[in-house]
Amino acid sequence: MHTAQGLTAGVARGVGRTALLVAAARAIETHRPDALARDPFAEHFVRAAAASASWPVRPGQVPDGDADPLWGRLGRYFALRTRVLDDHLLRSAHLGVRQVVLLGAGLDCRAYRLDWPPGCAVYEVDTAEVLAFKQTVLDRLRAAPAAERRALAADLRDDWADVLLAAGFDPAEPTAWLAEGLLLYLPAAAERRLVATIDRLSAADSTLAYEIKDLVESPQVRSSPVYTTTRRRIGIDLLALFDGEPRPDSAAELASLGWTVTIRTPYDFTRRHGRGPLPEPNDALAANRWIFAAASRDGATASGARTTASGVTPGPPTAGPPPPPGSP
Ligand SMILES: C[S@@+](CC[C@H](N)C(=O)[O-])C[C@H]1O[C@@H](n2cnc3c(N)ncnc32)[C@H](O)[C@@H]1O
Repeated sequence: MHTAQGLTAGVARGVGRTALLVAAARAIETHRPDALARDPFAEHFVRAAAASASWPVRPGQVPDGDADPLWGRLGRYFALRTRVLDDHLLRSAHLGVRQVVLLGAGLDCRAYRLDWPPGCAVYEVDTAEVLAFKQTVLDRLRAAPAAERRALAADLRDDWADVLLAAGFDPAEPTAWLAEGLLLYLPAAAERRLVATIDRLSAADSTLAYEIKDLVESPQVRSSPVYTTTRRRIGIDLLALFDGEPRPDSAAELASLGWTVTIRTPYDFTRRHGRGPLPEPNDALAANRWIFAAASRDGATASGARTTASGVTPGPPTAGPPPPPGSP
C-alpha cells in the first residue's frame, strides 16, 4: 500500500502544490472562532505532505496574525472564497441540482463536509497524483463522503468530457460546476475549450462559478507582498505558475451562449460577511473576480437548443434576471 509520503510528488511540485496552500489556509480558518468555513480534513493534508509539514495549520502558529501577507491576508481570501462557493453550491443543490463537478478539485473536501441533499453526486477532476495523495490521506482518516463521490484523473487542458461521461455524469441533468482557483493556471485556449465543454454538457438550470485574475491588465499587483512572501517563505512562485497570456472574456462568451452572468469582486463578500481581505496598495487581489453563471431556465442558448432533462427545448436566447445584489 502507498503511504501519503510516498505519494506527495504530485502535490509537492508545480501547480499541485497550490492545493496544499489552499488546504493550509482552510486549516487555519477552521480553528478561528469566527471561521467562515470549517474543513476538518485540511490540516491532515498539510501535515501528510513533506512539502508542507512545517506550515502553520492554526491561527496561533501564524507569526503576524491577520497582518501576515501569506497566512493572514491570502489565507483569509481563501477562507472567504471557500465559504462563498460552499454557499453557492449548496444553493444550487437545494434548488434541485444533483450533479456537482469540481474542476481542479485539489484537496477540496466539499464532498465530505457539506450537507448535501440525498442523491447528490460530486465529481472531482484533478491530476492523478493530487487525487492519489488526497485519497490516501482520506482513507487513513476513514473519512466517509456525504454524497456519491467520484474522483476522476484528467488533464483539464485536454479533452476531459469523455472521462466525466464514462463516470456516469448525465448531461441531460442540471449540474453545478465549480472551477475554484483553476483558470488562472490554464492557457487561454484551454480556458476557452473548458468553457465550451461546460456549455455543451450543461442542461437548463445548471450553474457555474469560477475565479479569474487578469494580470496583464493589472501589472502593479506583481510587486504585492502576498506574492513575494509566498515565494520567499514557502517557495511557491504563484506568478510563475499563473498563465501569463491575456485572459479570454469567458463571462462574455457565456452570456452570448445564453447564460446569466454575474461578476463580483472578493470585497463584495468581505463586506457581506464582515470578514475577509480589504483593498490595499499593490493589491494582489485587485485583479480577482468571481464569476457566477446560470444556464437559462428555458434551456435556450444563443448557439442553439440546450438539452434538458425532458428533451431538447428550442427557443431564443434569454439572459434572465440577475440575482439580487451581493448574492452569487
Ligand atoms: C489552487 S489549487 C485549487 C484546488 C481546489 N479547487 C481548492 O480550491 O481547494 C489548483 C488545482 O488545480 C489543479 N490543476 C491545475 N491545472 C490542472 C490541469 N491542467 N489539469 C488538472 N488539474 C489541474 C491542480 O492540481 C490543483 O489541485
